[in-house]
Amino acid sequence: MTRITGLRTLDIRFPTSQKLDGSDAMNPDPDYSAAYVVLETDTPGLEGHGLTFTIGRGNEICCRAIEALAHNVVGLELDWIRENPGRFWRHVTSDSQLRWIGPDKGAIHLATGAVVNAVWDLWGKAVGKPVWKIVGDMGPQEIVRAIDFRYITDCIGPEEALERLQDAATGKAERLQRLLDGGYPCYTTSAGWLGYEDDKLRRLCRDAVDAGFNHVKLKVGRDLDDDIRRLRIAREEIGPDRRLMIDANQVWEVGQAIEWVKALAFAKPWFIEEPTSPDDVEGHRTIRQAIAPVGVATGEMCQNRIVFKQFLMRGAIDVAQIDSCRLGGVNEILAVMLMAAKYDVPVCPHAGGVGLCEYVQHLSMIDYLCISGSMENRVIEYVDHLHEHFVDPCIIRDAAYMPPQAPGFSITMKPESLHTYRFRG
Ligand SMILES: C[C@H](O)[C@@H](O)CC(=O)C(=O)O
Ligand SMILES: [Mg+2]
Repeated sequence: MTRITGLRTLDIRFPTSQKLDGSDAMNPDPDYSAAYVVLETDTPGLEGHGLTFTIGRGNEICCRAIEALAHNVVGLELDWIRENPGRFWRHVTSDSQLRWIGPDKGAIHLATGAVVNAVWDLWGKAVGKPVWKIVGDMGPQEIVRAIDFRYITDCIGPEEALERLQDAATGKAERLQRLLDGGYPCYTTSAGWLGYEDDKLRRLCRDAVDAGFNHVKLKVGRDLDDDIRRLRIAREEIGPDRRLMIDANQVWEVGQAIEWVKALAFAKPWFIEEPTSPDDVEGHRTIRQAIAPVGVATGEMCQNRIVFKQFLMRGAIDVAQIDSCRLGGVNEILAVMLMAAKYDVPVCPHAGGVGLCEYVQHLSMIDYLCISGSMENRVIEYVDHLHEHFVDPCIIRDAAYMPPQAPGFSITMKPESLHTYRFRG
């Protein structure tokens, strides 16, 4: 029997802004950072690790928020969590005083993502399985038990979820084999950061093609002439048939988004990502109607299942981009993936950050095995930064994430990296 006995946080920051890695129209100088949490246990050598992603300043706020959640997890037995993971999630998110500084949003929810995912990491390490396989091996009823349906029963409740999961269970063994053989397809954003010079953009697009990528994403939204030139370069390099996606990171008003995307339509983007405020469901819907056949994607800053519910039920998006720790960890993500499957909206997780590639590979594999049962129009984001700091980094082969084999959530950082990049003020 394992009990969680302690929680500690580390403020980890990488100076990615020095080379403008990760830069976009809204975030010109991100320092990829992790509010990192370690759950200690009474089982020798067993710890759960997790993180929530930020881009620098404010990381310390997430560390304090994680610490504020400590009393909700320290003392819990892992068996109690495993018996009813949805009850555990409700317990962590229902502290009445902390809830006041959410609920389900902001720093306290980012902290929830870190803590909940650290518990899943602990669970994986305790039973010797990667997280995707823990859920992949669950039956429909067990998956339903992992979800808190609070505030989404008007979209999907436990009974309908069970029926959908039972239907989706057909063919799981074949899908598992396909996953093990060929992995899960991904796209790259590494070429397209806004701060990169044209020569670098061209070289990295060429590298992406050579590496087998069929999807490339570019940042847009600072200057229209620059965007037109950059998209031309990208199209020259990737050719007419590979998919090109564009991401504005929320810089536009609704009307401006429509005009700007129409001016870029010559490059035939698959979708525009985050054209406007991440909370603006109606705005996304208006944009989507105006710019078709270019699609609309969002989600990396969609703060909870309730907002996702509205994007999906209102027909405001073509692609749902879940974020592993913007949402409150695996449990809430299961709820969002179920709703997306109901509305036949593909889930293409966000991974532009540190540790996000490591996390989200598990989530798409769960989606494929247990929920949507499909890889059609689904690709996971990949960015080629900072993987060397992880004990079990993601492995990309022929532009696909290969299923992680090590127990846990692939999120444990090397002790030397934690030491070197610890923020010291
Ligand atoms: C600041 C981050 O790098 C952001 O640009 C990531 C992002 O929007 C994405 O990966 O998509
Ligand atoms: Mg984005």
